[in-house]
Amino acid sequence: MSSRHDIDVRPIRADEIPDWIRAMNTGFLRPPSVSEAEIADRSTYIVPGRTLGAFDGDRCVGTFRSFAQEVTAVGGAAVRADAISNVTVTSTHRRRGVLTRMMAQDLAAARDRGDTVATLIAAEYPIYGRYGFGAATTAAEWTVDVPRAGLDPRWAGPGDGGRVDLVDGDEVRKTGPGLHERLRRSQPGAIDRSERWWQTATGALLLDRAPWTEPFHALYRTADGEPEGLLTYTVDDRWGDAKQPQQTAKVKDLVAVSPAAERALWHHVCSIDWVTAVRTGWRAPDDLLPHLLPDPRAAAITTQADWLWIRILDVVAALEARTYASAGVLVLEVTDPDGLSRGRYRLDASPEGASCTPTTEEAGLVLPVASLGSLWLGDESAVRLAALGRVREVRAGAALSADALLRTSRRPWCPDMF
Ligand SMILES: CC(=O)SCCNC(=O)CCNC(=O)[C@H](O)C(C)(C)COP(=O)(O)OP(=O)(O)OC[C@H]1O[C@@H](n2cnc3c(N)ncnc32)[C@H](O)[C@@H]1OP(=O)(O)O
Repeated sequence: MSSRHDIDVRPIRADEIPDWIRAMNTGFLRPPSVSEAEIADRSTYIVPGRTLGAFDGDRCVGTFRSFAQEVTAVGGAAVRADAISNVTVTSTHRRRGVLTRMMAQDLAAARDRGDTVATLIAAEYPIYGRYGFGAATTAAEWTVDVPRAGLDPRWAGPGDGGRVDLVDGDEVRKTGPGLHERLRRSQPGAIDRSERWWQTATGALLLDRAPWTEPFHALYRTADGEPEGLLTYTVDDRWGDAKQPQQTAKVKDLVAVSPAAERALWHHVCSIDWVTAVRTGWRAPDDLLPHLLPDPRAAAITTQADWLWIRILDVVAALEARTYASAGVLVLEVTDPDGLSRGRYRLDASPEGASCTPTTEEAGLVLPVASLGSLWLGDESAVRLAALGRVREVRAGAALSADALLRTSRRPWCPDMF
């Protein structure tokens, strides 16, 4: 058996991309074979300097990739993030510290580059807390029992002068990116989407690992013709034994920049003849959908789990990037196993702006950087984390004061997987 010291962790060379993909497929328990099409596709977007491989001799046994991303802070600022993906260690080389070495290299480089946070979506909950990541957003999925929802069967489109039209992939590639940009600028937790995202979502780029089924795209326009929402869904083909339709519509994406668009598009997908169930796809946990139905209990939660994880790399930049609805002072002692963000910081915040500076004042709260990651987008509560032992209150009432400053009225949401 090779020891951990025989394993070389380093950025891959361009000619190592096929071996690296093979190792990644192996780690994700997919057929390991690599097609020319996959090599060509991945070569267009993986950044060799930020794509790490772990090598045992010539064999790639670990994969790790990061790329530049923007994540929206509370208040709408786009924050520089180090997005991490494609993390695997081949089963023959597990638990020898290979992931720990790849993560340490990448986070140190991100900190040196000046990234404010690192982000990822965790395959399993227990993996990333040890590296300073905290679960920062939740994804929820509902299944709507359409006949029970109580919607008017005579619904013939939005009654607000706007309209819903089915459009093709060309139109989606024209209109979708602008709509998504508007959404993500106002949605804490949202991330930027690449042009490739829109190509794969519309079949303009076909990947041999993901068989293509053309979905339906419904576009909402206001009475003035302004696009404000786009819904993409597929429908299965199921009939009951008594010849009754039992089709399920599965929402793949819903981008709405106004409540009117959100209302109209949910109403549209819940009012398609033959469709008796709607699966919403991963939505914000406080999505309006259940309460747009006359009977909200017709929408049952089928998935609810942590989604975007945040690792704060620069406490000052992260806390100054977001806005605050009230005024207050918070002194935080941040502990960090990797030392990247360790320190004591004073946050002076108000609706007019915020400043955060290193300080020697006594801290009100002591917390690991992972807990700060969970609090940063406004979703988690310091009072709850104190009860769980993940935040320590030095000054009585400090957790409550932190909640008054940090929490938000709508919950953060990351619509995308990466
Ligand atoms: C952002 C993404 O890409 S998510 C995808 C993550 N990848 C996967 O889930 C694919 C299948 N799993 C794997 O490839 C590997 O098991 C990995 C990448 C999760 C872990 O790689 P390893 O090299 O085994 O991790 P490493 O040896 O560095 O472990 C470090 C510590 O984390 C712990 N750990 C690692 N993985 C897990 C896990 N899945 N569950 C619980 N603890 C874990 C180890 O026990 C170890 O703990 P210790 O420091 O107390 O001894």
